[in-house]
Amino acid sequence: MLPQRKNWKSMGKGLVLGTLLTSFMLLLYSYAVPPLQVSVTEIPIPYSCSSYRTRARLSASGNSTQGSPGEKCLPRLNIMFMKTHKTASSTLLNILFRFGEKHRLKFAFPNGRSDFYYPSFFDRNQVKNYQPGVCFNIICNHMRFQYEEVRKLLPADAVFVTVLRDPAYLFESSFHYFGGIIPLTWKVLGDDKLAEFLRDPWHYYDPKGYNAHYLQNLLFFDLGYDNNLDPNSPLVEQYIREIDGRFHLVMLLEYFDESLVLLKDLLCWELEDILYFKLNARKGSTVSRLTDDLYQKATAWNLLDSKLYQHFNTTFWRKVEAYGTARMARDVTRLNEENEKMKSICIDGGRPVDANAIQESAMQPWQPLGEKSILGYNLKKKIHKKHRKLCRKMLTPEIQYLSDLGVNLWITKLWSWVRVFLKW
Ligand SMILES: Nc1ncnc2c1ncn2[C@@H]1O[C@H](COP(=O)(O)OS(=O)(=O)O)[C@@H](OP(=O)(O)O)[C@H]1O
Repeated sequence: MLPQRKNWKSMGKGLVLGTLLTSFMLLLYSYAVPPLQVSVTEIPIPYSCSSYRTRARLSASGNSTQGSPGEKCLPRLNIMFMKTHKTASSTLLNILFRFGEKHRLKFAFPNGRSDFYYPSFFDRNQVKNYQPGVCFNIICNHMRFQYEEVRKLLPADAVFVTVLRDPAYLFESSFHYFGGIIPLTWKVLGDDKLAEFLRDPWHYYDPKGYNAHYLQNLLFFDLGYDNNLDPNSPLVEQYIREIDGRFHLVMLLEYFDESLVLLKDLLCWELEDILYFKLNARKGSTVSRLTDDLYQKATAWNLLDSKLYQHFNTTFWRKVEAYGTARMARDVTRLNEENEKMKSICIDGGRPVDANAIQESAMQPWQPLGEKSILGYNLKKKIHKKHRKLCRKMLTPEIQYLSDLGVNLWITKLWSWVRVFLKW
């Protein structure tokens, strides 16, 4: 090769590497530094920017909104969805995105990435185009909850909802999904890292470790509390009561369909609004089986979350009772039937597939670091015109859907590019 061509080639390589390095440093910087705090004078809670007014009939305890039988209610359009981790929250997000689009609602989105600078606390200045007094209808991206900040962003009649999961299974899911970004787990040895960690968690765990919150009481952490609190502290009960007072509905992954029926009732939605396909599921081979012993250990290790879950399991079934057990069973069956219909209309092969078998990049779900364990879908080749759009939306993963909604995701995209480059 001519020496001049060689020079050009190595200069090119240097340029690419330099750009990569600079971008990577920028990325690290943006993750490390909290966003600029714009000092704003205190503002009143904004008015609703809904296209039409909703009736404020929601009681603080979040009981059914449907009023007396036969009475027609109007859909609630102002919603705070606290997106907890590994709780089927991406499936719920897809439902909210579709509802927001249908009613042309205004989402409070993050800027540059898909979350609100998690694990930092939420601050309303993190919202794209936030100005004091500007109205938003829905906020639903991952955040560490900070009630006062969210409260100042949404109209007074906003409905607050979230979702929980049995903490033992949530821990198993989080341990797998976030393992690559939790250095504390890298030194866990053996074929069954989860079992080894649970054998003696304090041997591996350090509350000050980077991303340690993914390893213990993640729900408590996401909801804005100290996940390392002493489980016997009276504060635990106080915080649980606080959550109960703030959220109108706390859904449970284990009773997902029942949760959606309650959500539909609370928000006065249509059945079509809660249709869904399960998103962000893992392939079976990567799910660690929780024996009775491991289940007990994982529950004890996540005792704050276990107390939280127990409390909201009780309130959940009270809500189901108030809704009517037979009515609930009927509605869940209908929802199942409609979901099955949509499956046969939209999904190629009728089931999720391994990431390698997904044909369209627009359908590729985000994967954990160093793994391709999250399943996705292929759209059917031939879908009737009247279903085509809905099918695509129902199957679109979170990141791509955010892009479709116009969210600027440069940090997320840069990160994904670095991962492709490093084959990570
Ligand atoms: N509809 C429905 N019913 C039951 N379970 C469901 C549903 N949708 C998603 N999932 C399970 O939820 C887990 C993913 O949760 P998230 O979407 O919240 O994850 S993330 O935090 O946004 O990454 C993930 O759990 P694991 O597979 O155990 O990791 C999904 O399988």
